[in-house]
Amino acid sequence: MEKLLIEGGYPLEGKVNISGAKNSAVALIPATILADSEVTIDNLPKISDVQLLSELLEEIGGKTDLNGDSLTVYPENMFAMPLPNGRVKKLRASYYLMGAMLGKFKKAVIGLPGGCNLGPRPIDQHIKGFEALGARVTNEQGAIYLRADELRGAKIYLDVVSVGATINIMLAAVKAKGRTIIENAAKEPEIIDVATLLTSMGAQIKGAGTNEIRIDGVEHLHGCRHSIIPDRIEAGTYMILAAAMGTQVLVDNVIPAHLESLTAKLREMGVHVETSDEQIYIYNTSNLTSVDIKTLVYPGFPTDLQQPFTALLTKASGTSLVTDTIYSARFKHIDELRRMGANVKVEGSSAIINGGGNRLQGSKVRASDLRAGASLVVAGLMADGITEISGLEHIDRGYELLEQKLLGLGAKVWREKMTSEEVEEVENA
Ligand SMILES: CC(=O)N[C@H]1[C@@H](OP(=O)(O)OP(=O)(O)OC[C@H]2O[C@@H](n3ccc(=O)[nH]c3=O)[C@H](O)[C@@H]2O)O[C@H](CO)[C@@H](O)[C@@H]1O
Ligand SMILES: C=C(OP(=O)(O)O)C(=O)O
Repeated sequence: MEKLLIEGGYPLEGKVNISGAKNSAVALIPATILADSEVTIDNLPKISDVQLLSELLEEIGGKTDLNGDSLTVYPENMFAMPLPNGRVKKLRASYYLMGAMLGKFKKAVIGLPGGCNLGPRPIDQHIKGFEALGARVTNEQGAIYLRADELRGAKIYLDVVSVGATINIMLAAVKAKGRTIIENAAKEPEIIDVATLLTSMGAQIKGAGTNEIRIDGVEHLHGCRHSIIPDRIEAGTYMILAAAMGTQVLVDNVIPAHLESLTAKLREMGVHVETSDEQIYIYNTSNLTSVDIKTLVYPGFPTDLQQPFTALLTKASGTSLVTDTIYSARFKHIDELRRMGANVKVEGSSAIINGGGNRLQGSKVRASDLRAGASLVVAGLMADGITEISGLEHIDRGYELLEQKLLGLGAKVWREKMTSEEVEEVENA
């Protein structure tokens, strides 16, 4: 096991290049199952979720070929191998194997997904969608069994706006007979990205990115080539750490429109942000003022940036209120920030941050999930002294080349092997 060490207090300057979006990649890889011939995905981030999904495709008989940041998937010999355990439990997005395998083979057995522990993360809306398309769905000892004689298009109203359910229903519906309409669909850019790939494969999809998606089923989907959109959450994380410690940081290869809610909040805090076609500049800001944020579905403020943004707010003078309406218990980072000296408390689904007081102090902290890890990286860069972050397996799920990118901006950051005592301490925590 390794830990990340950050010696805080150094100013950040320079350019950081943003990788392809994790939350697109993890849906696009399962989507390749639906094709009859090879699909190449470009701009793939090198993160552990992507690695796990590629291995899962191999488990079901696919061949994969990773060349730089391009993955070619050969789906010709895939079959409906049950995947009740193992790798599927390690990531959230393994739920997309349900929709893709159901769509292709009319059957699947997939273990319940893992991913970040953010409180309850039900998949009832995914199942409601599969059932509406004609599948029988049962949960047997933690694995979901799906089977259909035939899939037929249906009108599906999502009771909760869900990224995962919207994409999963698209995957199951693209080869169903007739028209599927998803109402109250999620509108995240990653949904458009998946629809773009499926359309390049020959699917008939209209309305992705709006709250009503219409899909006319087709019999065959063919191979294609697709490039993943930039990761707005990775970009947002670098914008936040640039706001915390930057003198002049250029966040490159982004779609600024995907980050408008964050940009607006940073400007409200007094951060100087400029955008061009594919770049966002953050300039030195000495006085940050408190702001309130409420996470919402896209285009609202993303829950995935709530945790890193909370760390930034510890530096802003005044009291800030952070409310997470998507995951009301997404506050496991708060205890760790307090360990570093932050004046923060949690009340219900909100965190109250009294910022601008003493500087954070480098401490030993643990990343309980991916964005809690990002939050601790932001805090570590701001803190006096050295911060040691364990739980790197979470951070590695979503940030490609984290140390290299931070080093490129002038941060003092490195990885070290944990001693056996430290490993034991973490495991018993
Ligand atoms: C792999 C991936 O893309 N993960 C993202 C995806 O997760 P994920 O797809 O799991 O999140 P959803 O959009 O589905 O969840 C949104 C809300 O709906 C609830 N819900 C969801 C499905 C369901 O069947 N029933 C239900 O009640 C969830 O508990 C949550 O409160 O969107 C989240 C919200 O933007 C992000 O934090 C995750 O980074
Ligand atoms: C919650 C996240 O990921 P996942 O849904 O894959 O657990 C995230 O990316 O912040």
